[in-house]
Amino acid sequence: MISVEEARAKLYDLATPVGVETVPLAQAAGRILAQDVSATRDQPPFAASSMDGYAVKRAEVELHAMFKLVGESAAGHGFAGRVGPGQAVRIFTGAPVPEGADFVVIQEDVTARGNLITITDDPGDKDNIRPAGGDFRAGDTIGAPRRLRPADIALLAAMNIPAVPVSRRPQVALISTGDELVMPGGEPGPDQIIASNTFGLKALFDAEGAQTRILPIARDRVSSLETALNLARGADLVITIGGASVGDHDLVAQVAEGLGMDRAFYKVRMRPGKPLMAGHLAGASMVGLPGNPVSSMVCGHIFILPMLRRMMGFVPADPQLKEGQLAEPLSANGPREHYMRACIGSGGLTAFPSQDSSLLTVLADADALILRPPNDPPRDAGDTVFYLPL
Ligand SMILES: Nc1nc2c(c(=O)[nH]1)N[C@H]1C(S)=C(S)[C@@H](COP(=O)(O)OP(=O)(O)OC[C@H]3O[C@@H](n4cnc5c(N)ncnc54)[C@H](O)[C@@H]3O)O[C@H]1N2
Ligand code: MOO
Repeated sequence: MISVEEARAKLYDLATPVGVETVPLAQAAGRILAQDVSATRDQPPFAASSMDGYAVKRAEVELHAMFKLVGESAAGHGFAGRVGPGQAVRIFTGAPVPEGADFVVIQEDVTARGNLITITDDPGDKDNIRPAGGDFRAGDTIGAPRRLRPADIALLAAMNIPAVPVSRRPQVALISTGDELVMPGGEPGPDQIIASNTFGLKALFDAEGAQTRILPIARDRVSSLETALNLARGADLVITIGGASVGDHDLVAQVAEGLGMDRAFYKVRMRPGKPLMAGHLAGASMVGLPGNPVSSMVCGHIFILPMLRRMMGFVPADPQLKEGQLAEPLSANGPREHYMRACIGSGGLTAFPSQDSSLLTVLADADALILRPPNDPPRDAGDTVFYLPL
């Protein structure tokens, strides 16, 4: 058995970068920027008014000063002339500040009569002008890799970048294995249960940026598993669920090896998730996850999401652990790294009393996994621990 860290290093070796594709800006939200992109213009491209008012010379601004209106500058339609001494140009928010002016008096501080304006309230010192290039300049860069948030999309649009180089979405094929499984909506026989892991894992991987296909359930027969693994061809990452342990019907390793899988490791010193297996199969990475529902989801967080991040260009890609205080004591940990389902309250972290790896209700209630190192001694309330927010 290897440690979690060793397993993750081996999985990173299997995680081949997926390459780059260009997508229209409107489809780039949530994708991973794959190459640095640079602004092709300044924003704003000219000194712009930040308020509705009158553009004048700052040196002439004082209470009761009068100006003659000589024109108008609106957003999209600037004033072509120059503001001379004693002159003002009517100006609106976002409009170019005309040449000769370096101050905008807001209209609330002005009384206008015909083509004359008088400053009737103290306009203060603020010039109400946004300098050219005050937001960004041509050549300013957004660095890759970066998950594009809505604000990034707006910035890319303002930079006049209509198509964006992003990492291709890793193609993941998910295969549930077991005679006991029926798809949600199916009609389970008396000894059967519903295949839940594939659906939870698809949601987890797709939210990270993958494109996940759920393949038909493979039965506990060599031919059925071979068929499923053949259907997975073309995927970047093939993931099987269940059939990874030591039981007579746990056939995944045997069948995958028969199809030429080159195994990188089997079994990790962790709980849940011990019977994890990984290797290369027909040009793809393959990971065999344990069947217990919580085990497969925890392995998804601890191993598969980091792999996907690596495939999309993120280094480092490890799970981002946080530090927190225990609200309640914990007994000593055994020899395996333990990822305990827990909830975060105002008093700190509380582990759920049952940590059985079949309990999806507990996982659904949890918003953290407390990480216990191997052989961690008993812990008191108030002790600091590492945890992964869920
Ligand atoms: N003698 C031993 N028995 C077991 C060991 C061991 O070391 N020695 N390890 C245990 C651990 S830890 C785990 S985890 C499980 C993992 O076993 P498998 O990966 O072979 O998984 P299965 O036996 O196929 O299934 C386990 C459990 O999960 C249910 N399952 C499977 N797939 C799904 C799915 N897609 N959706 C919902 N539920 C699923 C399955 O029905 C079983 O109840 O082995 C222990 N045993
Ligand atoms: O490792 Mo198993 O995943 O403990 O339930």
